[in-house]
Amino acid sequence: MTTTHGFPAATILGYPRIGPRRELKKALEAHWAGRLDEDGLLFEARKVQDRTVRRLVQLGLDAADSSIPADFALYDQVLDTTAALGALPARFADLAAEDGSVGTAAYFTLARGDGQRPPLELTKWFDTNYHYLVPEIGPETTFVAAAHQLAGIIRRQKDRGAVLRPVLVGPVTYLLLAKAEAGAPAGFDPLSRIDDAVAAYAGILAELAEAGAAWVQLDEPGLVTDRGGALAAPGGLVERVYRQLASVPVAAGPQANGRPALLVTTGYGTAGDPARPGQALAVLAAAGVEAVHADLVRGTLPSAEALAALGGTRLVAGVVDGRNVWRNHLPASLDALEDLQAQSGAAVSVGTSTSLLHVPHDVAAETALPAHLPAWLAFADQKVREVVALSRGLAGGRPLIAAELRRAEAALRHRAGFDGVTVPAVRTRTGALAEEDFTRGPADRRAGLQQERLGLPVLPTTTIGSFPQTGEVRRARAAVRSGGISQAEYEQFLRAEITRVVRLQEELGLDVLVHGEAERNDMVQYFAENFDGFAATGQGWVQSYGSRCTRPSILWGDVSRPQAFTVPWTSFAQSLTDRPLKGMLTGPVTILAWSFVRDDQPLAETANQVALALRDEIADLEAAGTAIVQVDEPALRELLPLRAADQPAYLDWSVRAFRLATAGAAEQTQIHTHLCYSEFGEVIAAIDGLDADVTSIEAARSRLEVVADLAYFGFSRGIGPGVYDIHSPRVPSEQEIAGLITAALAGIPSRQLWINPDCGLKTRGYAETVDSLRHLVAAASTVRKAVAVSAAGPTA
Ligand code: MET
Ligand SMILES: [Zn+2]
Repeated sequence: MTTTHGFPAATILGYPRIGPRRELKKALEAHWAGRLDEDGLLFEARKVQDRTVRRLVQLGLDAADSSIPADFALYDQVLDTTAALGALPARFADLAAEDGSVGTAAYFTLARGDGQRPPLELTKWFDTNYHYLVPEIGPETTFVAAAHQLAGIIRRQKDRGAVLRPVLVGPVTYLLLAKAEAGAPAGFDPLSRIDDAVAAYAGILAELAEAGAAWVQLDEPGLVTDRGGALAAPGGLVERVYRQLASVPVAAGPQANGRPALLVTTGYGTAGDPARPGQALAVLAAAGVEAVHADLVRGTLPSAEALAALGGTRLVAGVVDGRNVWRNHLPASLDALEDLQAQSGAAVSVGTSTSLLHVPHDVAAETALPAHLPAWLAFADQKVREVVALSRGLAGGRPLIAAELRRAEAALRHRAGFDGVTVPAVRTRTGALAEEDFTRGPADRRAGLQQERLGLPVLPTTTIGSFPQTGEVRRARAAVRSGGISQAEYEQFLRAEITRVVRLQEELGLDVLVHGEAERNDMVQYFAENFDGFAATGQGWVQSYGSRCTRPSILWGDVSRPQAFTVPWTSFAQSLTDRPLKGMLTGPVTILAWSFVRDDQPLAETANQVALALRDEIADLEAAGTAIVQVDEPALRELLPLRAADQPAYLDWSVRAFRLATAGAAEQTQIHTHLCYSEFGEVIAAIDGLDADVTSIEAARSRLEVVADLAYFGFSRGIGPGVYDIHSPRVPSEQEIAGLITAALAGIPSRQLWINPDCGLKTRGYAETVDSLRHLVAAASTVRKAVAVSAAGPTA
């Protein structure tokens, strides 16, 4: 069926790397802890790889036709590309071997630092909750062709009878995702190094061909952003780059001279100009690329004109969602595929919209989901089956997959008609929302009333919510889950923990206290467990970065809150102290961002439902006497659409959802919010639009750069730029914190300024936390005195 470089009819862009039982995570952590040597780690990693290949073959992909991607990053796929290019920042230059390549130990040093040198920075990958390691590129960065690890994998698999398709981040996206290396001249743009990078990629392609790869996948999701999209216009940089890479002839056969055939993928949106869908694909085709991929879930269907322009280039149609867990509507997908094939005349293959990295392994591993749910879901393994079925249907006609089509149709029909999916009482409430449900009284009047009630000093001190989650806390939670201790014993334990945390904060002299969040395993899952409409998985882990995984809940139905659940803990904590204590909630946008969310209605409707559930909880907190409620929205920026044109609509519904959650609060109730990212400037107007009385943000690591943005914007309500970096065990001194507070006062009037850490203290140990908070309180009190003196005017 395939010529020398025929592309398989079914493929996926990538598969979860961490292993169905998190085998790779465990091996990595054992290696870093010194319990497993490098050979042991690589042995375990190969076991995961072999298992993946076996599993994908079982699920219907062919081991010998390049349909299985080799995307087995030990830590991160962008770091893999950095390693293959040997593109090390100067501070790590000594890590390169003689030929410029990067070995395993060096690879982890880049990812994790070595005590002396900070690691590469972690940043979110497009609009997902996956984090990649940011390349640092300067005018002097060397680019070599050193994909030895990847070539080794291809060779080894080939010996085992499998021809895999190696995956790299493509050159344009790689440089778009990079930042200028420290010390580069002002305005230096990593993309200016494209020619050197492309020369190295050409070498890598040759190395991979020699190792036996017939196809290579170059991921270019950068083309779905505004900046990358512009580069994909006809005659632009993308065309030039790929013309150059494609100018080497494809190797005539295994191990012959030449390059592998090229598949360029464009997940996470529409590549190129969104007003000309498919044009970027035609540009790649014209440049000589053998196969192009389009994300048909988030992206727009290519126009007929663009399809016609593909000529003989293979189109991989990403119709199966790589980012969500819902079963595909196979009949509708097949319709779309048949249309594409008819219009393009080119050969169409079936694929996923993105790598399956973002979803768990296998629905079949779930034993405790509500009975109705499994049939509606598709995790990675089910998605592979969907891709395979669609490709058979496309090639052989519908009758060939009649049973699959029927089952998909039936499952979706069952889902659409299922009781909890549409709950009339919830719909009536969201349907009746009026403008006043989103608005509170004027902020300055609120501030006056709140100050009267709370009587806080200037520069009030507080924390963000969680206190260190000790082994004891985690053990108690595990014990109640497994039945080792009773619910009553567990609650007793939590009350003791809360008492300890409240006493500690009083002793430290903090002004606004918290209960410490010991009852929460995770700030989203805890809410999912207490709301109707959500389900938790048992094995649904997805990689967040490196060995870190999260287990998102599944939001499948209309959301409501059956009963108050944070109130007992908050009121118990408040009963222990005369100081004000904040109720702690997670905001609607963050709950959506960190869950798998139903795809059958606009996010805005789902967000409003979650907001109303939170609003009910706030009302109950108020009724129980709570004077301050914090609603965390750390993910507000994460969901920000990649295209500027799509951002206003998102910011509108997300901000409105937060306001809906909080606007029921009395004017005397102080609403706080917390956001932890430092690139604040971009969304500052939206954060202002949240209309919270007090906003805490991450700032310590960037040495309070945000203060200038705030001052420039004229932010007028309470604001707490973090003065203690909780991402590191380092204890900041009192002087250092006082310095940061003074710096903040240069841009923020003292009556608005709050003193707090960057984020929650959950991941920290007690020793460093107590010392740091002691310094924070002391620094606040010192600066407070200076402020009081200057407010009193010059003394004689
Ligand atoms: C990621 S933001 C975390 C906020 C939460 N209240 C905490 O302190 O842990
Ligand atoms: Zn935070």
